[in-house]
This record gives sequence, C-alpha cells and structure tokens, in this order.
Amino acid sequence: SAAVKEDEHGILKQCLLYIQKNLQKKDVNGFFAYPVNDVIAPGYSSIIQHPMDFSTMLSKIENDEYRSVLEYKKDFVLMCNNAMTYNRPETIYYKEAKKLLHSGMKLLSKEKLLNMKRNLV
Ligand SMILES: COc1ccc(C(=O)NC2CCC2)cc1-c1cc(C(C)=O)n2cccnc12
Repeated sequence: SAAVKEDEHGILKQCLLYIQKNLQKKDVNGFFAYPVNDVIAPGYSSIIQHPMDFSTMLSKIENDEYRSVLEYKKDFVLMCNNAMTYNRPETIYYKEAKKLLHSGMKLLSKEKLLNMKRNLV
C-alpha cells in the first residue's frame, strides 16, 4: 500500500526496535539472544527446520525485511514455538519460552499496537 511505501521515516522500524527492546529484556538468561547450535543442543538443526532468535530478528529489522508488525510477530512466535518443540516441558528453556510468548502477546496485542500507532501519528 502507499502507506508502507511512504514509510521513509522508518516509523515501522522505530516500532519494531521498541518492541524488540522490550521483549528482549524478558530474556534475562540470553537463551533467545543468538541462534541455538548443535553443540549446546544436540540434533537441534535436524529437529528445527526454521530456527529464529533475537539477533536474527534485529538484523531483519535493520535490513527492512519486515513489512509489518504482524510479520515480526510471526518470527517471535516461531522462536518461542521452536523452543517448545525441541525442549521438554520440564526444562528451563521450555518454561522461559512459554513465559516469553505470553508476555510478547500482551505487548503485541491489538490495543497496544493501536496506542503505538496513535502516539506515532
Ligand atoms: C542461545 O542459546 C543458549 C545460550 C546459552 C544457554 C545457557 O547459558 N545455558 C546454561 C543454562 C544451563 C546451561 C542456553 C541456550 C539455549 C537456548 C535453547 C533454546 C532456545 O532452545 N537451548 C536449548 C537447549 C540447550 N541450550 C539452549
């Protein structure tokens, strides 16, 4: 749409950087800060087809690879779901992913995004 094309002031980028900063604060142990590898998580790359982590999401924000908050939200949900697929429910990683997902959904909720839009216009 015209709006997306005219976002030359990088308003979407500002929103996504604000959202990522707030979400990443919740990852106190840094479990989601960079890609999981097969050394720390045996067999990870054969179990998880579409890995995702905050550092990858940040590069995508910087390279304008997200055209909407919804696209960003999809990567966030993917990252949390990967952790709840590879790790068993009793593990710290599964529990942190579940907590992160819930707090992310609150921050990325409709009304929060509407307020953000209102404040930006
Ligand atoms: C970037 O990923 C990580 C970085 C650091 C650590 C880590 O500090 N682990 C120590 C806490 C007990 C060992 C774990 C992880 C890690 C994330 C994950 C995820 C997100 O599934 N994971 C799964 C199994 C084993 N380790 C991990």
